[in-house]
Amino acid sequence: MSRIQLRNVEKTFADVPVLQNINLDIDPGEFCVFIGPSGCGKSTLLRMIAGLEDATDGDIEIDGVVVNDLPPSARNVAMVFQSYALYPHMTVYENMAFGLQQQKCAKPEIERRVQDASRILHLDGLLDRKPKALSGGQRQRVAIGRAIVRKPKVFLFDEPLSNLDAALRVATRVEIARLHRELGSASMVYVTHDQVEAMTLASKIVLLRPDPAAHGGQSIAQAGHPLELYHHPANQFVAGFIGSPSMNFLPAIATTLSDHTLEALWNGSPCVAHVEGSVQPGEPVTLGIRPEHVRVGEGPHRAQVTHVERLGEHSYVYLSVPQSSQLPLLAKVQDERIAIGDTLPFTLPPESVHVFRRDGQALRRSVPAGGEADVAQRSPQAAPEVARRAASL
Ligand SMILES: Nc1ncnc2c1ncn2[C@@H]1O[C@H](COP(=O)(O)OP(=O)(O)OP(=O)(O)O)[C@@H](O)[C@H]1O
Repeated sequence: MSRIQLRNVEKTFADVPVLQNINLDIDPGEFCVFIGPSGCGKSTLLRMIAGLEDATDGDIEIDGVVVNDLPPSARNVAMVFQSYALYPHMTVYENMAFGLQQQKCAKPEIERRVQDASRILHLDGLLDRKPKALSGGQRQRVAIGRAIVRKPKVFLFDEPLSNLDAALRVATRVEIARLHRELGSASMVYVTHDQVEAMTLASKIVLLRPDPAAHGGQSIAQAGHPLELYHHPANQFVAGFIGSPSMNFLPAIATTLSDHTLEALWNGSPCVAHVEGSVQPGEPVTLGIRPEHVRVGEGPHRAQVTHVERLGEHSYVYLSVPQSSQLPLLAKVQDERIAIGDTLPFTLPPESVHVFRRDGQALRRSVPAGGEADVAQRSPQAAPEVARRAASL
């Protein structure tokens, strides 16, 4: 079991700040996923934990030991790359055994560990094949196998599924979740672009974003359980990033805030949200509502349908509000009869409305017990060069 702690970690490349003020605890056995917009430093952060990049400042600790100056091979971590990084001239068995041979592990022990890993990853029948005779998913399982045999304290995954097609991604995602359960004690840190991967695999999501206070670098927008970020985004950036399609944002003016209830005027119509905090009457705020929470078919607001996307199981309807220059409101509906040109009533349920102040910070939602915002609280808790480096991990 390993605890990873990042203390005031910073990274600059040739004087260009990439990451700043990174403070993070990854608990033993945790599945921690880094997400964020392209170029925000997810891979750089992972590579610093691996020891493949130096931190410009701050401390990286594994189990209480500062590892900044330790080489990758001394950190007891194993990394799985997007590119698989397998040796093409070696068999599956040899690829998995290579790192252990380098460590001068005894032959029977190597045999036992490779057999164990291949059983876990369903690679038993493929041990004599070369990588070119494997599918993308099988190659990635070999790359994971090479990590498992080393029995590391920490697994680091850098977008391991992004070279796979959609069906294989889903299957391999389920395999990785199973692996995490089976390996129980190992901590996993995982970089992805894919929100579904992040939401389904993570016990903790770390969302990175450009930070105006960090002079061009990125910092952590929010770290927490996936459902905490979904139900209680700390700010408008997190609210807009987590959830697909994105949350609708509606400019409004606060009128009153008392007894955990904010009233605001949006487009001249009163709206209510259950939130706590301080907002002055007359203050501009942004209301947020997810497409899946807009209730179409009843309510005080009316809008015209300008576009419909039918996905079979549900549809997305674009609602244009009269006399409003705002973007259409997106609503997720089950009703297949809704058509372009229809005028529909709709409600923004107070327990589902988020409120953001002008600086983007969210007011804490105060949903009655059993409301949807309470769910989070109830939840527990290659190139040969790359191959060479991967083998040393
Ligand atoms: N070796 C390097 N030298 C200079 N700049 C670098 C180097 N490696 C990364 N960068 C820059 O650091 C920033 C963060 O890169 P990084 O690959 O960590 O982002 P990312 O969030 O993983 O991106 P993506 O989602 O597109 O894979 C980018 O602007 C990138 O161009």
